[in-house]
This record gives sequence, C-alpha cells and structure tokens, in this order.
Amino acid sequence: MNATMDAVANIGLLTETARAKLNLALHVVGRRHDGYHDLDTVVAFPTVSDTLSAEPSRTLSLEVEGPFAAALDAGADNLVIRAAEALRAATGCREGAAIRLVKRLPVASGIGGGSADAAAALRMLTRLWNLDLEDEALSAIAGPLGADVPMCLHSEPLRARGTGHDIERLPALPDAAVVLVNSRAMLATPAVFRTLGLAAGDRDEARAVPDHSFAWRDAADLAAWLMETRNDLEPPARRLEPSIDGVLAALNAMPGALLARLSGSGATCFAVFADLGEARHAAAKIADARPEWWVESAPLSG
Ligand SMILES: C[C@](O)(CO)[C@H](O)COP(=O)(O)OP(=O)(O)OC[C@H]1O[C@@H](n2ccc(N)nc2=O)[C@H](O)[C@@H]1O
Ligand SMILES: Nc1ncnc2c1ncn2[C@@H]1O[C@H](COP(=O)(O)OP(=O)(O)OP(=O)(O)O)[C@@H](O)[C@H]1O
Repeated sequence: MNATMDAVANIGLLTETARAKLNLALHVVGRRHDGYHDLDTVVAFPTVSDTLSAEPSRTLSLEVEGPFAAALDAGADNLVIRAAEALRAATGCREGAAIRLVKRLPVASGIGGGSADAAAALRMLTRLWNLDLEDEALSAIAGPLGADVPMCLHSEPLRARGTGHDIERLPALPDAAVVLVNSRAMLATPAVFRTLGLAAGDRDEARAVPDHSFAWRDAADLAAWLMETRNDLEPPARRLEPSIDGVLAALNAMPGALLARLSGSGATCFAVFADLGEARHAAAKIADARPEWWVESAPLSG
C-alpha cells in the first residue's frame, strides 16, 4: 500500500456501540430544591445497543435508520447532534462529521437509549477529531446533556449517586443474562418523577441502596441481593402506564426468571436469568405470545 492509500484507509469509517442502560436497582433518596431527585442506583450495560458510525465531513449531519428511526427526529434536537455541538463548543473544534445512527433501542423507554447515543457520539467524535481530552473533561461535557449521559460514557457496571453524576465503578458482574421487554409504551421521565410525589427538601439517607461488596458470586447471589432492593419509580410508572403490569407478569412467569423489575422511569422491564439459553428461550416465548411487544435477550454484561 502506498502512502496515499494508507492515509485513505486511516481516514475510514469509525463506529461506536451505544449500549442500553439497565437500572438493576434504583432508590430515590430525596428531592432537591432545584426539582431534581437524588438517586442511588446500580447500573449494568447489557449487550443490546444502538450503533453509531461517522466519517469526516465539512459539515455536521445525522441520518437515522433502524427499527425505531421513525420515533426520532434527526435534527438539532437529537442527542447525537447536541452531543457533537457540545463537544465542538467546549473544545473550539470546527470539524464536521457525517454520522449514521442505527436506532434499535426503543425511545423514551427507561433504558437510556438517547443518553447512550450521546455518550457514544462523544467517544466517537473525540477519536474522529483527534481531540486530546481527559475523562473528567469529557464527563463535564456529558453532564448537561442528561442525567444518564456520564454513566453511559463508562458503559460498564457502576453505582451512581446524586443526580447520577457521582459515579463509582463496580467489579465485573457475575455471568448472567437478561430479557428486556417493552409494550411499546413511551413514558416521559419528568412525569414519572412528578407522580412519585416527593416534596422539595424531602430526603432520607435510609432510602439508600443497602451496603454490599458489589462482588456477587453468581447470578443467584446477585438476584438475592436485588430482592432486597427496589426501583422506586416502578409504582408511579405502573400507575401512569398499566401495560407494565402485564409485561412484569409475563417475565415473572418464565422458567428461570430470578427477578423481574422496571428499568429507570420505564416502561421497559427486565428479568435476570442465570443462563443465556434460558433467557433466549423465555424471550422467544414472550415474543411468540405478544408479537407487538419489543423483546430482546442478552448477556447482562461483557
Ligand atoms: C431515571 C433515570 O434514567 C435513572 O438512571 C435518570 O435519572 C433520568 O435520566 P435522563 O433521562 O438522562 O434525565 P434528564 O434528561 O437529565 O432529566 C429529565 C427530567 O427528569 C427529572 N429528573 C431526572 C433525573 C433526576 N435525578 N431527577 C429528576 O427529577 C427532571 O424532571 C428532569 O427534567
Ligand atoms: N438519539 C436519541 N435517541 C433516543 N431519544 C432521543 C435521541 N435524541 C433525542 N431524544 C429524545 O430524548 C428523550 C429520551 O429518550 P431516551 O430514549 O433516552 O429515554 P429513556 O430511555 O426514558 O431515558 P432514561 O432511561 O435516561 O430516562 C426522548 O423524548 C427523545 O425524543
């Protein structure tokens, strides 16, 4: 390969994976005076994802395709474009990029698809534009884009506190699998927090996630600990979106399901399984019974 061909090959297409964010436990500790809620949440990133790719361009553009593309606008409001603009503003970079997003994660569904896309865009464009940024500087750009975006920059098991920005990385999770199910209901996060009904200044440290080494022996050990935890947004989400009851019932009825719960502000629910084969079998059964639902199975991490 001559020098020119080498350069062309190096310019090639960059890709990034934007994994779903799963709140295994989500405790609401209190409500702040600015209206936001302080959380204590343990988060995993199963191998279910959107995909982003980009190539150099003089302008910034976005094309969206994939099963959930129709639910999204590809304009300035898209979190991918907002992330790119925030990165340019923070660094003074004037480069462009032609970005493609394959949207496989349901929108406004509690698994942080938009946040994962924003975080993946930040990681990808940092490489494309050869920006030399410390992790802390990238987190500072991610924060204003959404409470979940700094978590999604890590995309590895973590515990997050405060509004989600106070992040502690966790040891690797045990081998386990999950089934994710959404009835295709869209739930707006602010409405779910509002329905929780906490007053500004209401705060109780006793609501935090129970102490643990966060190094579980196996899937059963993880599920036993999860039984002692909750998703505090599950009751208000169920009130706003009654189809969640049917989704949880379907997951709980599956052989091998160790625990079923809502993720984030919903409406996506998950069940934990010890074995990927069992999870795949359960997903196929649910998809067969309810073809209109979105159903996926995947390793819990890795
Ligand atoms: C429910 C979670 O997904 C759990 O991981 C997040 O806390 C929400 O993350 P997100 O969707 O990225 O949230 P943002 O877009 O920053 O906030 C949307 C709205 O949710 C409410 N909100 C969000 C986060 C938080 N800790 N307290 C809140 O009260 C606020 O009304 C806020 O205006
Ligand atoms: N690339 C994107 N993907 C998904 N949603 C996006 C995107 N860009 C902007 N949005 C908007 O962001 C909002 C939240 O979408 P998202 O799918 O992240 O919600 P969510 O899964 O409920 O998030 P969370 O779990 O963080 O509360 C939606 O109203 C959507 O219109």
